Amino acid sequence: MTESGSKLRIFKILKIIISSLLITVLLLFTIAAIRTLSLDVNAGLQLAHWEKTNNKSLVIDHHQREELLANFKEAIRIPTVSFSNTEINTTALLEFDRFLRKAFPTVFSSSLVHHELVGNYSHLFWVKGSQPELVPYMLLAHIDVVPASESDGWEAPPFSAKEIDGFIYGRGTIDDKNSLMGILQALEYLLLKGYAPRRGFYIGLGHDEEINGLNGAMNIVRVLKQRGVQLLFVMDEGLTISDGIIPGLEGPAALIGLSEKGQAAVKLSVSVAPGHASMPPRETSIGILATAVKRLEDNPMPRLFGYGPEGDTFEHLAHKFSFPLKFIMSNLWLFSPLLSRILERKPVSNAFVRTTTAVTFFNAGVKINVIPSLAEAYVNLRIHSAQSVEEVLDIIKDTVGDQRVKVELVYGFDPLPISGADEKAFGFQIIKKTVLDLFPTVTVAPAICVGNTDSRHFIDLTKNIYRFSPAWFKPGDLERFHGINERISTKNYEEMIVFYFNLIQNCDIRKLPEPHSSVHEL
Ligand SMILES: CCCCCCCC/C=C\CCCCCCCC(=O)N[C@@H](Cc1ccc(O)cc1)C(=O)O
Ligand SMILES: [Zn+2]
Ligand SMILES: [Zn+2]
Repeated sequence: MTESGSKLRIFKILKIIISSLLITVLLLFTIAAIRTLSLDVNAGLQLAHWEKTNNKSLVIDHHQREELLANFKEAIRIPTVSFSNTEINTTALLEFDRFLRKAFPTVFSSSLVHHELVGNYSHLFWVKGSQPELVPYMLLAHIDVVPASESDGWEAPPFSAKEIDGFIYGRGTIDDKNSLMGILQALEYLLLKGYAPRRGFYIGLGHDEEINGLNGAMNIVRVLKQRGVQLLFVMDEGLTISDGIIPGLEGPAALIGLSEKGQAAVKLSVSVAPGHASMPPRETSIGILATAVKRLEDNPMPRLFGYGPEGDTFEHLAHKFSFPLKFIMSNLWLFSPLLSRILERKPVSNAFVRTTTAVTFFNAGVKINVIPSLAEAYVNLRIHSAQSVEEVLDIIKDTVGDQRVKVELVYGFDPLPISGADEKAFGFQIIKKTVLDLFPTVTVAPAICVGNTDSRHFIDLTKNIYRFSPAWFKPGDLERFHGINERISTKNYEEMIVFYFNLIQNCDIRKLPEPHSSVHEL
């Protein structure tokens, strides 16, 4: 073949390759565009087709408003702090017990309600249903709060429940006395209105959630197991209604946690011979450990976006983003790697992308002129749904890559199972309907809860655990969670009561309506 003939041949091959590439790209974008326009994750059950069970309605009058706010403020003023794994405020927990009995006299005296103390300070209520064949469900909340100190910069003392511009300030106003008081206040009003549920339900109030729930939630589970109880679903604290928190999302979104990340506490330690600071070795225990910690911070865990429930979250929210995010989120099959890189830029969304690594303790040194023999650090890992404690531990050992650094697992548990969110998932659909009835402009989406809750102890009692409370989180509110100036608006607290009031009645339906695949209503 002549030189010009072979050039022509190469040119023809290149032309075929380029046009095939162009056709492939065009095809991919056509598929992506069709999916953007047609993705309908909100197809489901029509609100209008639900069996009507919410016969009682709650319109809060002036007197009730005064009373419910006074109750809530009194709850906030009782400092039920869990200080550490071994230090809880038992005096405050006993006071809280007395307070509940005074604030909710009908709940504590109704023949429909059986109440008992569990683990000395936790509360278990059983509200009897008129139709015992209907499987019961359970609402959870916790009594304890994390410590708070006014000197950190609170606008009002953290246990004052002071009202400023329509907000009640105080530790527990969003974590988690709002849910606790909201549930009991709703039940008090329902019972006062003569309501008797068809479907029985439990209410569990743990007293030590902030220190892992070992004596509260775990004992409640033990009691229920002994009684052979199985639950239709469990609803606990967790995700909320986010408004203006997810960048680019138009309007508020109620995220319902279908699962929660796993957790591990890992201890890193370095031991060397102690010595005189005037003749230091080239590397000290502190230096070796600091390098290990730096390696962990410089090498985040792998991106796993799309391998857990977080992919579904963005598919559900896609239609509320504008172009190009709408296009990207509707086509995670193509754009997951790109979206991961966008999300990982901010701590709040990075938590959805991977297992996170937080160094929370670093201890070493005894005296200014002594080379310390021991340096230790603790790392708190929040494990993505697609990983396990074991896998994460192996990655840590590889990343540290230094035999002198001892890596030990202090405690750990794998990510929690993923509850259903389809049209047959009773708990999910009940929560969704209750949200949409009360807040019609909200988009409801399944999600993963990045923190842990008492509900994780309930996995042997049900496959369906949802982490959600109808608290509204606006920009700046995430920082209030375990932070300073924790607060809730009086309006939102009232909405929470109405939400639980309606949810309890919605649970009385015998079964969910038949799905109607092309309807957008629910
Ligand atoms: C794409 C961006 C979406 C942004 C939306 C984010 C909304 C986030 C809303 C709420 C935050 C989630 C908080 C979940 C509840 C966590 C409760 C909690 O703090 N639990 C403790 C439990 C614990 C664990 C270990 C211990 O030794 C003690 C307590 C926790 O640390 O997880
Ligand atoms: Zn909490
Ligand atoms: Zn908390």
